[in-house]
Amino acid sequence: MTERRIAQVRAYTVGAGGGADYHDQQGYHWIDDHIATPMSRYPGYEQSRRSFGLNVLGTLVVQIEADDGTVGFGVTTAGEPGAWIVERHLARFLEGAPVTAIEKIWDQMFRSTLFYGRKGLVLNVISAVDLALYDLLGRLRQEPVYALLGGAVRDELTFYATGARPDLAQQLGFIGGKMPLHHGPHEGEAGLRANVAELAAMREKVGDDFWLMWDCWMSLEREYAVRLAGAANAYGLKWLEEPLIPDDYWGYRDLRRQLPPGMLLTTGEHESTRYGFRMLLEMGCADILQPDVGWCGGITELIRISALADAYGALVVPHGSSVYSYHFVITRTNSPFSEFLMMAPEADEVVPMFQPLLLGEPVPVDGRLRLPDTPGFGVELNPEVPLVRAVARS
Ligand SMILES: C[C@H](O)[C@H](O)[C@@H](O)[C@@H](O)C(=O)O
Ligand SMILES: [Mg+2]
Repeated sequence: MTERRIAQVRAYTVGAGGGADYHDQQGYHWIDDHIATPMSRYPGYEQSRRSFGLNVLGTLVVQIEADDGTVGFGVTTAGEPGAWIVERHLARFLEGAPVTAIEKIWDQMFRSTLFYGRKGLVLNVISAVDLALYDLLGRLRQEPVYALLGGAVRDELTFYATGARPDLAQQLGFIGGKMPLHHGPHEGEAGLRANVAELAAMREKVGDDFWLMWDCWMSLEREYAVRLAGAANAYGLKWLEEPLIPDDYWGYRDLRRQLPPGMLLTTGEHESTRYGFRMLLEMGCADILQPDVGWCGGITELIRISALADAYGALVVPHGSSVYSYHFVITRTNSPFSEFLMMAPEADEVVPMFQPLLLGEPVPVDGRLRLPDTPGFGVELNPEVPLVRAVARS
């Protein structure tokens, strides 16, 4: 193959809601309905995550154009500040470089942003650039990203569903349902009882064998989590997800030892890089790691996180991120199933996660999916969704 070089990098924000910032929904949506969060303790921020700004960033689209005009793209949650970082800082490491210099570009992006990066927004942005590079390489080589990653280890993906209605997810063919936890510690014993009652009612609906999990979205304290898990055990809770804030590695280590036998502890969607995941692994914080490929450092970093986790005997089941996760999960033996985020407001039907931003986004049917072999990640930007190149470059 002729060595292609990167001609131009462009960063766009997206006016419409949804897309990579999937919490940015309008009107009623289960994903914004009294979900326990680290902010729930403050009156006025309890009912809606939008109220404290979960949707302030918006979607960032990074396009990378090769010198033959081929364009790859990646998306993440980073909006205008992310566009600024791409255009004013990271573009210098990309433009003129060979398209195949993915490792070197990643290293330069990471090292050059250490003084204000390491986690969070900057890693979201690095992830989007990395996804765009993989997409571009796949398009140039006319291969799906999963082939670039060494090829599929199984024929199809199987999914659990995240949403408020595991009973409907069961009817749609998913292997399990992960519900948001609705009441935090600030709601006291009554809130704890309400949480357990919801789980009990759902267990009644789905029967004994369907997986039920709770996503606690960083909202608990260890002592409360121990009591909640103890009560939930009677209803066969499979895992407790992200109960504590991401920096409390010590809390995760101790909590894992206090959970009922057989109940799993999962976390990692708000963790970044191999260094963050090394902490989780070395300290024995979780049974399943859940990096988000659009936030943890992209495919390049997820490869490292996954290899490290495998050596520790931990599973990696990436958080959300649709096709960007699927192309990775299908290539790894320690990623046995995938998450599907139910983005229908009532969690009652399967709709593409990144809608309306992407075209061709495949969704599970009967809880399963065979990945198409379309080049790159196999999706296109929807021309009906206006993109804005908000940050000018001289
Ligand atoms: C349902 C959860 O509160 C989040 O909205 C979701 O993004 C996430 O934590 C997940 O694991 O899917
Ligand atoms: Mg989660």
